[in-house]
Amino acid sequence: MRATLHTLEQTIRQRRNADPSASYVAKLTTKGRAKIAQKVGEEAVETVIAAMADDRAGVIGESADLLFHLMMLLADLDIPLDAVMDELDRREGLSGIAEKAARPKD
Ligand SMILES: N=c1c2ncn([C@@H]3O[C@H](COP(=O)(O)OP(=O)(O)OP(=O)(O)O)[C@@H](O)[C@H]3O)c2ncn1[C@@H]1O[C@H](COP(=O)(O)O)[C@@H](O)[C@H]1O
Repeated sequence: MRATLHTLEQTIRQRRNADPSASYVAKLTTKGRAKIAQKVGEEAVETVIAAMADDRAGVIGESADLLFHLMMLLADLDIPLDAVMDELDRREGLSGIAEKAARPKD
């Protein structure tokens, strides 16, 4: 998962300055951050609609669209994917800390 997303991150960063007539990444980038953010919102809503219809194939396709457009938004903000991954790792480290603290000591 992390390797796939890192490859996609590199591809997106390389394609941002490509010819917009030949590249979706370049075309959307030229439309600006507000348009990229709007696409993230649209894909999120489409994912929710597919989920509520119990459309598993739809959820998979829309989730891929959502992750891709979120990666485009991160690239536009120059936020590395690793910043998000590190935050998830930090939260994983935190999980269960309160529960462990509440347990009686042996
Ligand atoms: N993963 C994706 C990817 N996922 C979705 N999309 C595009 O995202 C768009 C979303 O579809 P929609 O129907 O919501 O939107 P649309 O009607 O095309 O666009 P709007 O004008 O309505 O916003 C489609 O055009 C898809 O082709 C993607 N386009 C590119 N990639 C990756 O980006 C790489 C570089 O792509 P290019 O920049 O096109 O070379 C590719 O090799 C892929 O790995």
